[in-house]
Amino acid sequence: MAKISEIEPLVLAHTEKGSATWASVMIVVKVVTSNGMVGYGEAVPTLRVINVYNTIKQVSKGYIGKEAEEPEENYQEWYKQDFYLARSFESATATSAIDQALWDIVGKELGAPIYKLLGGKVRDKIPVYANGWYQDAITPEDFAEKAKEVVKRGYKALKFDPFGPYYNWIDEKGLKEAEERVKAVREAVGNDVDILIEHHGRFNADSAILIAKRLEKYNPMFMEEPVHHEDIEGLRKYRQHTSLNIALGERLISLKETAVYVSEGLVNILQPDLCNIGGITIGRKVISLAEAFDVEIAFHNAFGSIQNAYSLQMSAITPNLYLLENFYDWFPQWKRDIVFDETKIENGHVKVPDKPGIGVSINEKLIESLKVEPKELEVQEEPVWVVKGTWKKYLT
Ligand SMILES: O=C(O)[C@H](O)[C@@H](O)[C@H](O)[C@H](O)CO
Ligand SMILES: [Mg+2]
Repeated sequence: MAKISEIEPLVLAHTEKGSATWASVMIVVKVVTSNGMVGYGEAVPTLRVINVYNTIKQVSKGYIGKEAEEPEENYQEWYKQDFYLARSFESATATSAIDQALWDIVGKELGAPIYKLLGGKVRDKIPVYANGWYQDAITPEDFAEKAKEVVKRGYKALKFDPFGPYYNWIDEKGLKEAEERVKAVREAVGNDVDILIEHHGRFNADSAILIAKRLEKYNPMFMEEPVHHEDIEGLRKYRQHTSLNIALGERLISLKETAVYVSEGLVNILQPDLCNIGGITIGRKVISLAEAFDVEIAFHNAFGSIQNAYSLQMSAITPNLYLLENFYDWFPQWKRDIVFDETKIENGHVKVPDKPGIGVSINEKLIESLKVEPKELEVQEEPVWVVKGTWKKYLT
């Protein structure tokens, strides 16, 4: 048995940015045990870099001195202590990152990748879909041209947000612009590629329903976060008036919260994020919850290469996997180098990495060299979650 002796939050940044503001930094958690084992996890930055950094320090107080090989017991104990864990994004992501690092340590101790600890893989290669590919795309032609490149690389599915600056309400002009972009992509990729429509949880139900009716002829595989995250009534209304698949889950931070959407039939493709949902400990339960209700899984995987490595481990054990989200081909190089570029995408798939624990080796030297003091991210008119440049036209 090894005790958790140290937990260090690390904020990493580089001049080469990601495709969205909030993906321009990575928050990594390093856990060290009394017998010198080291594990890594990743937390979600968004606009809360300082808060998350500080919360990791607070949550650490509940983990230091505990057995590293008991992530389940530690999670349960921390859940009790934190009191607001299921209400605090910061706590949820801090706890998730620490939990991941513990599973990494257990795997390293036993000499097995996480997928082996959880019953073994059900596939050797993880099919992925592309996101982040449409930087600076504004016109339908821009989208079509970039979509063709994605398909050429071997992807069988791609996701994008065609709604520009529209927020809450969408008018005829907005519907027309979105339709033209989606039509252009459908024509560019043909009928054998899945088109996934991202709404970024920003419409009221009536507008989202109008969008669904307008876009359904292009046969999108799913409509992601069509209404605001907390608008469950709106989602019910959307469900009643549309017949397209709903994808959501990136902002869910507990098992029981997830159960509400799954058991009510409000989601077809569940997108848990292993960096907020409660790490591997809760992630594995969410997979089973979804499986019981015939809901597919497509882990949300929009931040860094450590998140990506855990998402690959968990996708390997998920019988009900649709596809794993992937930004890897559009990552800045430094993010790829953190895992020695070991999770390359070939023909729309990633081979399941099988080193002990997280599955990949971590470039500790690079992590040290990218370390910065946590600081606030600038708030700009272009929302923090967009793929950069897609709002340009509307800003000038
Ligand atoms: O599903 C997703 O991946 C998320 O909604 C976001 O993380 C954004 O798409 C991303 O930030 C854009 O760059
Ligand atoms: Mg999303």
